[in-house]
Amino acid sequence: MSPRWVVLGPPGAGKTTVGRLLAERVGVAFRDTDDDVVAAAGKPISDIFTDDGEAAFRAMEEAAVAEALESHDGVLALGGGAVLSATTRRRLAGHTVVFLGVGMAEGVRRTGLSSARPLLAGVNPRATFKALLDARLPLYREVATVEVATDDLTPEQVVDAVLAATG
Ligand SMILES: Nc1ncnc2c1ncn2[C@@H]1O[C@H](COP(=O)(O)OP(=O)(O)O)[C@@H](O)[C@H]1O
Ligand SMILES: O=C(O)C1=C[C@@H](OP(=O)(O)O)[C@@H](O)[C@H](O)C1
Ligand SMILES: [Mg+2]
Repeated sequence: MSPRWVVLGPPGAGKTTVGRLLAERVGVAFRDTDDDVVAAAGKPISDIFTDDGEAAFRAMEEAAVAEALESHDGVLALGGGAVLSATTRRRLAGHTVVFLGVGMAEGVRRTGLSSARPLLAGVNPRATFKALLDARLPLYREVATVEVATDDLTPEQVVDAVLAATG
């Protein structure tokens, strides 16, 4: 068993929103590894970061991705930092991997209203987002089989683009 689409990209790219819509559109199950980590830890991501640290979160995330890649056959959305793990990047080989891109301005706008992302909760979310994009763009592109820029698209249009490219 293997996901039909794995969706990744930076925070605010719409992995969760578009992944869920795509799954609804084609009638398959949706799964988000952030939810799996929260369920396994029994607490929200912000509490995992505060209580246990980012490294502990990354270890749980790596395990959640590995498990989902083996057991889920619908749409699988990853957390934005999942690709930081070289082991995860290796495990993504051979899968249909959709990279949803978003620029800094739109990414900050989309994530700005939520306090649920501890990495972006600092005093300068624009600088943090820029640093995050600089560090991760090569990693997203290393594993992606399809890339969709989402800045000027509605979630429905992103689903259309994903289906046109992979369907
Ligand atoms: N294409 C889009 N256009 C406008 N808003 C979007 C789009 N995709 C997602 N959003 C909004 O951005 C926020 C973050 O989306 P989310 O799916 O949680 O992103 P991710 O899982 O990639 O971090 C949500 O409020 C969502 O409604
Ligand atoms: O980019 C990141 O490092 C993170 C992104 C979040 O997921 P989303 O990308 O779905 O917001 C979540 O996994 C955690 O807050 C860390
Ligand atoms: Mg998400």
